[in-house]
Amino acid sequence: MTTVTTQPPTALTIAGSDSGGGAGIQADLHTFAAHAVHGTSVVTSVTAQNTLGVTDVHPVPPETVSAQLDAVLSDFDVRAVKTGLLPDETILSIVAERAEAGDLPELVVDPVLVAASGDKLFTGDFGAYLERLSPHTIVFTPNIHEAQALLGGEITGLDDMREAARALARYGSQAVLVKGGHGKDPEKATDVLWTQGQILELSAPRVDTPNTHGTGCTLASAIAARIAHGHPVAQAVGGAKRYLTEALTAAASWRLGAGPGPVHHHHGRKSTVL
Ligand SMILES: Nc1ncnc2c1ncn2[C@@H]1O[C@H](COP(=O)(O)OP(=O)(O)OP(=O)(O)O)[C@@H](O)[C@H]1O
Ligand SMILES: Cc1ncc(CO)c(N)n1
Repeated sequence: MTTVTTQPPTALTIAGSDSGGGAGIQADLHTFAAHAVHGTSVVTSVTAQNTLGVTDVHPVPPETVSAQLDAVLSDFDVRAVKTGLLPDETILSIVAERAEAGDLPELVVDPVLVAASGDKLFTGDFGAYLERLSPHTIVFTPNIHEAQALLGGEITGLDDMREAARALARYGSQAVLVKGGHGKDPEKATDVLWTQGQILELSAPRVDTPNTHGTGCTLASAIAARIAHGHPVAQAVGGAKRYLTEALTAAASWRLGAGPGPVHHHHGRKSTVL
């Protein structure tokens, strides 16, 4: 049987490798594939990690990060870019220079500062994210802890999340999504989106699951994938959140490791082996 397929748009993830396969580059490429997007990748860092935590972080040499960027950007028509783990300020600067040069279209920035396990993943000054990347960003996606680390102060509820989104938007990002996965509401997972001067709340039922590893990477990649398909920001964010809630629900009974495991990125698709 011959299947005729439409050519997929290309997206790029600039992120770290997660040996456990649930977050980072691995989550991003799964998510792009699930959205019928061709995924290209620039590996910034190799982490040794599993569902229990991170045991080693090895930044890729800056010239190898630049060479990967050159290779991808000189050949592919990249429609959207997502950044995840940028291990230090040198690598953040390389990415920021490409953004300043206009080489990174529709840039979704997930500021990966500290792993869920508490391990520090970005060794630089957090302000570099705001000063260097935000002016070139279409959607900036901190979680509550990252927003606190970037702004100072404490975020204890929805009012604080709204205020944080407004404050982060002043650094120039076209939209800011403050993610509420670590919020206290047992019923709902509510994120706050600032876009075009307006605040929107995106709520989904809180899925009862231990498997939340890589939710932030998955959400940001799904946003980038939808933008690569031409969706406007608010629609891309809403669609990405629905995709993630389904991925969390579909993997709730999985026990792939002893700690918080990955989500089911391909929940919408029948496996070719089954
Ligand atoms: N149990 C859950 N049920 C439904 N949605 C969830 C749940 N946990 C997290 N989310 C959603 O997942 C997305 C990522 O949010 P979160 O605040 O966990 O990001 P993160 O901390 O960056 O992720 P990561 O754990 O990958 O570092 C948000 O849309 C959040 O609302
Ligand atoms: C490589 C990598 N990127 C991002 C995160 C955040 O979930 C992680 N744990 N590992």
